[in-house]
Amino acid sequence: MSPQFHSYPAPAKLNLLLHIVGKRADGYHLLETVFRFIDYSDTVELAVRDDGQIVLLNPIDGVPPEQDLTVRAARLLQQASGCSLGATIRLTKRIPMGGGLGGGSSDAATVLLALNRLWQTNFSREKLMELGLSLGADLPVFIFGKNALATGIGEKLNEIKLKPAWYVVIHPGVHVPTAKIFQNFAGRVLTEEGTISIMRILETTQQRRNELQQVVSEMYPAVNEVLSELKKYGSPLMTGSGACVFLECQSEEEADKVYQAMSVKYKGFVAKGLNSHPLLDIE
Ligand SMILES: C[C@](O)(CO)[C@H](O)COP(=O)(O)OP(=O)(O)OC[C@H]1O[C@@H](n2ccc(N)nc2=O)[C@H](O)[C@@H]1O
Ligand SMILES: Nc1ncnc2c1ncn2[C@@H]1O[C@H](COP(=O)(O)OP(=O)(O)OP(=O)(O)O)[C@@H](O)[C@H]1O
Repeated sequence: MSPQFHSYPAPAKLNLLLHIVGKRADGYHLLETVFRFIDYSDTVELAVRDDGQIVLLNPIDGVPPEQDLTVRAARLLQQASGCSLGATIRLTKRIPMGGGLGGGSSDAATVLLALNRLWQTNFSREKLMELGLSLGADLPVFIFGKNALATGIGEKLNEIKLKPAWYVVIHPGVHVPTAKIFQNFAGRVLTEEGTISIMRILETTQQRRNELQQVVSEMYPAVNEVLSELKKYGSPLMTGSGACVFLECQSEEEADKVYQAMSVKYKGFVAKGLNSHPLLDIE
């Protein structure tokens, strides 16, 4: 009998702003950032196996299956729960890798949420977030499931309500490794703004900053070029540690228009800002 696959979305995120507010003894940077989910997603299909194996049917070019975040997430849940079941994973990638859109983290979070149900391991969301954090700083928010103001290394999360918006997202065609950017960050460490001040900054796009943008722009001129092009239409920002750059628009029509002009030269997409993660209600 062929295995029964269940299909789950793994949406991308944008960092609507990103401030560096400190550094931990282990080298990780303390941040203040606003995460927003967008309706642009990978798809993760999962089938339960009785033999305990974790099998990725279609490994990503250049990523050995053992290092794929979906496989690592499944194994982590298996180890933490003592579950004897396994899983077959089929991954459909759409979110560009190394784009600052959190694709790998989102895939892994979806695996944790979905297998927790399929295997009936019944861990709480908080426990899954804790497990997820050991795989990457970007993972917890995808399990938290709500747009959030994040502090710590990105794991201390508070829900934040955001206005409807559409985003033109452009990929400058370079792959930016997160670790390299943090290593080269030499900017001034800022003081946390706090929720009220962040809400005020979010009112318009002009005051938002990504403190990693300067170092990425210097190391990857292609990112700087896209930022300059998008500045013709408003106040663009880089997401996460790059490479993608986005422009927030108030209507889909406006976003489509900007994207049409940009797409003559660049690859990208238009996405709607979500109010929450599509798996927020998974039990
Ligand atoms: C830049 C963001 O995308 C913003 O959302 C995230 O902070 C990055 O999260 P991520 O891709 O899950 O990153 P991780 O896989 O945890 O870390 C990759 C590397 O980036 C550096 N890193 C990451 C996150 C952080 N808050 N401080 C850091 O200094 C560390 O050197 C780490 O070894
Ligand atoms: N399932 C996966 N999808 C994407 N990348 C993966 C996956 N598993 C492992 N990786 C590795 O993780 C790296 C970062 O991928 P990812 O798409 O999460 O980066 P990103 O968009 O810059 O994320 P972030 O915003 O979290 O820094 C890839 O270059 C790849 O080597």
